[in-house]
Amino acid sequence: MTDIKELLLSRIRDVADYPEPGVMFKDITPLLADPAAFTALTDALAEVTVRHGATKIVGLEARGFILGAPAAVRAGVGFIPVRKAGKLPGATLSQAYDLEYGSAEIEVHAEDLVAGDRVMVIDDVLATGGTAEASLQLIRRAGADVAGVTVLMELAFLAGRQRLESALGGAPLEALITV
Ligand SMILES: O=P(O)(O)OC[C@H]1O[C@H](OP(=O)(O)OP(=O)(O)O)[C@H](O)[C@@H]1O
Ligand SMILES: Nc1ncnc2[nH]cnc12
Repeated sequence: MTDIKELLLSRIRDVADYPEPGVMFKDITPLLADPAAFTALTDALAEVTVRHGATKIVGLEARGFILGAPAAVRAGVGFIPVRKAGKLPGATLSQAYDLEYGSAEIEVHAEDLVAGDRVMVIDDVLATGGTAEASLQLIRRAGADVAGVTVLMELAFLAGRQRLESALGGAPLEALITV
C-alpha cells in the first residue's frame, strides 16, 4: 500500500453496529480533523477529477459535500450539491434509491447540470452503490455526461461496483482505498 493510502486508512475509524446492528460504520471524522490527511485526500480527489476531464463535481449529501467541495476548488471546477429530498428551493430532478441501512431520495437543481457538462461524482463511501447509482441517473436525466465516480473508500463485499456497472456506461469508478 502507498504512503497516502496508509495515511488515509489510518485515519478512518471502524464503528461496529452503527447505525444499526450488523453494520461496520466507516467514520471519516478523524481524517477530516487531521490537516495533513485531509489535504492529501483533497489533492488526490482533485487529481482524479482533472485526469478524467471533468468540468463539474457532484457531491452527495452530506459527507460527499465535505470531500467534494474542497476538491472542486482545488481542481478549478464547479461544485454541484446532490441533496436529500426537500432541501433545494428551485426546480429539481429527483431519484429514489435504497442504501445499506434504509432508503432515501436525492435531488439536484435541474439548472445546475446541462448538456456538455462532464460530471465527476465524489463521495466518502461506496457501499451497496445505491446512492451513487441514483446520482448517475440524475446526471444522465439532466443531459450531462458522466466523467466518473470517485470515492475515498469502497466496501467491496457489498458489490457496489457491480451494481454501478450499467449506470457508469464505461466511465471509470476510482476508489482511493478498497476494503
Ligand atoms: O453505497 P450506498 O449503499 O448507497 O451507501 C453509501 C452512502 O451512504 C452514506 O451516506 P448516508 O446516506 O448515510 O448519508 P450522510 O452522508 O448524510 O451520512 C455514504 O456517505 C454514501 O453516500
Ligand atoms: N458501512 C458504512 N460506513 C460508512 N458509510 C456508509 N454508507 C453506507 N454504508 C456505510
